Amino acid sequence: MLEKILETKKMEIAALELPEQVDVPHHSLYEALRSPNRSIGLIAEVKKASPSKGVIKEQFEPVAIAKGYKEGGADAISVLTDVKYFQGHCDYLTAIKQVVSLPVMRKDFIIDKKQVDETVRIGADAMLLIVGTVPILELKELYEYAYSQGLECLVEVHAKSELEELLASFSPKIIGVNNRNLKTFETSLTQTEEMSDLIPDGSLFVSESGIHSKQDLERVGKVGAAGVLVGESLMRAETPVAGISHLFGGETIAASS
Ligand SMILES: O=P(O)(O)OC[C@@H](O)[C@@H](O)c1c[nH]c2ccccc12
Repeated sequence: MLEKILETKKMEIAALELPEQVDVPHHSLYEALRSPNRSIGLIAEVKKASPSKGVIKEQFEPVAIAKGYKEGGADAISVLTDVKYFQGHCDYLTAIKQVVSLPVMRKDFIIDKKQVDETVRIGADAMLLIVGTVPILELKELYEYAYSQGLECLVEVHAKSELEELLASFSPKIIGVNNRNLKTFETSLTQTEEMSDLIPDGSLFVSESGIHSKQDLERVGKVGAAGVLVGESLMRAETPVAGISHLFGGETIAASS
């Protein structure tokens, strides 16, 4: 699956025309995760569909969902911008940035500098980089280029071997462990548990995918996760506010921003 997605990306990049720069206020993902509203930071994802689940939300209104996430006390928002496999769009991210004052991360398959430029122009605060999509030295270059342009990165790994390869090259400020096995699409929080010891003290640690309940939050929090990235379970809730409230088992917000 990943190979197929990357093939599509390469074609898209070849045809990519950079949009106009949008002017929006910026917010730091790193700082938001360092002082979360509740016991653990929440990056709430705006996600219509995925290759493994098909369409998750038929009536999909990205801006309304993001506003609901803010109202529910999310610390940051992730927006899928891949069109073909996740039914996302860069325009969704820009529209959200224009009205919701939270850090917003672009969730896509970023493998080329041109896409970093695009990410800056659409107004994102942060973007995802995935270990294994490009050689590690290229990933490091994309990371450094992004930070030089004022964009933060969440660097994602799927396996211990990838984390070791990453850390041998550089230590990102924010590291994400994806609990989803890319071959079987199954999620298991033992991924987060087994890799937590390897995360350097200076990096913020985010557990991604397959998180549905307060018990899940406690499990990953116990091994040092500063934040979680949650999509499907929030998208399937009656409303974004109800989804977040269920996820945190009714835990109230300590400080509102
Ligand atoms: O819907 P979930 O299981 O809560 O997962 C969210 C997020 O982690 C997932 O969408 C994701 C993690 N890494 C990715 C890379 C590309 C596309 C999507 C993803």
